[in-house]
Amino acid sequence: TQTTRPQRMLAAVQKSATRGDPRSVVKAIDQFCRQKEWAMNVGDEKGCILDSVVTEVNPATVLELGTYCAYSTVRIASLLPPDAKLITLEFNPHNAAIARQVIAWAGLGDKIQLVEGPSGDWIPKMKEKFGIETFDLVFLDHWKDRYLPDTKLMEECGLLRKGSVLLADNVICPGTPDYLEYIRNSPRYKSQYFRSHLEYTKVEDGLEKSVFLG
Ligand SMILES: O=C(NC/C=C/[C@H]1O[C@@H](Sc2ccncc2)[C@H](O)[C@@H]1O)c1cc([N+](=O)[O-])cc(O)c1O
Ligand SMILES: [Mg+2]
Repeated sequence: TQTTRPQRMLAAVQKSATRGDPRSVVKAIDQFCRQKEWAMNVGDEKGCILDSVVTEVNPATVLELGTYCAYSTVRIASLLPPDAKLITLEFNPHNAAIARQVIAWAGLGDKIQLVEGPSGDWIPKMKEKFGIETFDLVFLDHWKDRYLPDTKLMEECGLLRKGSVLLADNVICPGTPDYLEYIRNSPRYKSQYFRSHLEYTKVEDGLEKSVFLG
């Protein structure tokens, strides 16, 4: 029977990456996507920008919207301080099942909590279910038409504090025009665009970093 791309990506990790070595997992996925099959991971070029923002923020609490195969989940978690917690939301059970195995291979199971279901349902439950007060960093990489509604929902649920950082992937390609318009014109955010390329291609894309001003 035919395998799926996430299954083939996991096989590449299990073949080429060292158990317990998160950066080798990241490298194995990038190699697979460059040499074998394109996939919608944030990738190595935008990944370096992601690394620099994670290092600068040095977050104790991280929310990732859109796990897919956990490439960015592992990339972020590999840079977190010891007691930090990363919660990642994934809608598709098949992707979630693959992501759990990638996270396990990287040895990051105690830093990462993968939650299955739509972000819109889970964001209002973050405090009661996971004891989270506010997020220091949010990485948006799920359905592009959910960036804006979920950002407004996080504001309404009091999950952002003065200084919380939102980092959004794909603001150019595939594009998130309504999110960009809102966040760049809102007096409640200070935004900065990091120009880059769509993963594994020469097409322009970029990350938008926005600091919540309270
Ligand atoms: O479509 C893209 N990403 C959507 C990602 C979606 C991922 O998140 C959930 S959706 C969800 C919904 C609600 N809550 C949690 C997760 C899906 O099951 C998938 O695993 C995308 C597309 C391109 N591209 O070039 O076409 C490039 C990229 O970098 C991209 O991120
Ligand atoms: Mg993306």
